[in-house]
Amino acid sequence: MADQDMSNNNNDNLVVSENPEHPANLIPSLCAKFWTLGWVTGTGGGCSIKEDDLVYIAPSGVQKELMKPSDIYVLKLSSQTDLRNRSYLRSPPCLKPSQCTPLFLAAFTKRGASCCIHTHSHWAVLVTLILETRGPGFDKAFEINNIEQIKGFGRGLDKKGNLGYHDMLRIPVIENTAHEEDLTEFLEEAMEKYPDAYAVLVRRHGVYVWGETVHKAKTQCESLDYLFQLAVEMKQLGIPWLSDIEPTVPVRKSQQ
Ligand SMILES: CSCCC(=O)C(=O)COP(=O)(O)O
Ligand SMILES: [Zn+2]
Repeated sequence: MADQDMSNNNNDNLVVSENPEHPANLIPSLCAKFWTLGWVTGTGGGCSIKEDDLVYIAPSGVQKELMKPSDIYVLKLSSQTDLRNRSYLRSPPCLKPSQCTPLFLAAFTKRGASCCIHTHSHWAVLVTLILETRGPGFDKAFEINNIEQIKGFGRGLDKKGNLGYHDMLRIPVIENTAHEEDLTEFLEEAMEKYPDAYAVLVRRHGVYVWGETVHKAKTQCESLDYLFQLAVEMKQLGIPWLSDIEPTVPVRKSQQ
């Protein structure tokens, strides 16, 4: 009971705020926008936000674009003794927490993220299918360079600034599993192997994208979806999306 507000033992106050930036308001409003992009249709995909020590999570199997603040779960990160057996400060009645919860928590605990977005975007799925045709050894990461939108990504955990035009953006790909939760160990492995990546693709499923702030998670997710679409359309046009263009003039830091 130490963590609970005694006036309401379900801590409903944690999801009531007039502030549109409050995570309990922001998760439904972001998901409503993501639905219009085809990122969270048919109940798939979602979004979670960490503010200080509190993590706000959507329910499982609901129409994500129709969620209300009162549908949101809240857990206190520092009170969890076992992240696989989580206890919630607030649980909405008759719902279950998102199956993506352990994956969102991995972004918060292993990457210091404050927001993690999971989409089932067609472009993300198509990129993993195109990579699959390249066969074992060549299908484990999406790589793209020399496209302006790459500048939308941070350089990585604890690194200052964003990628430059000539940098390579690398997004690891993990194989899908029958149950979303079982992806967690593979997502964590990919995070270790690609410490600077802000996203992990899941073959034939979608993508997880995170950021140090909600703004960064959202803009990185948008930049990535743009690049996935571009890569698929380049492939359709017979243009390789990896360019071996070398800078024709020396590149100064300020030009990148
Ligand atoms: C048709 S969605 C299947 C589950 C899934 O991949 C997903 O992202 C949604 O999980 P949730 O538990 O948040 O509904
Ligand atoms: Zn999913």
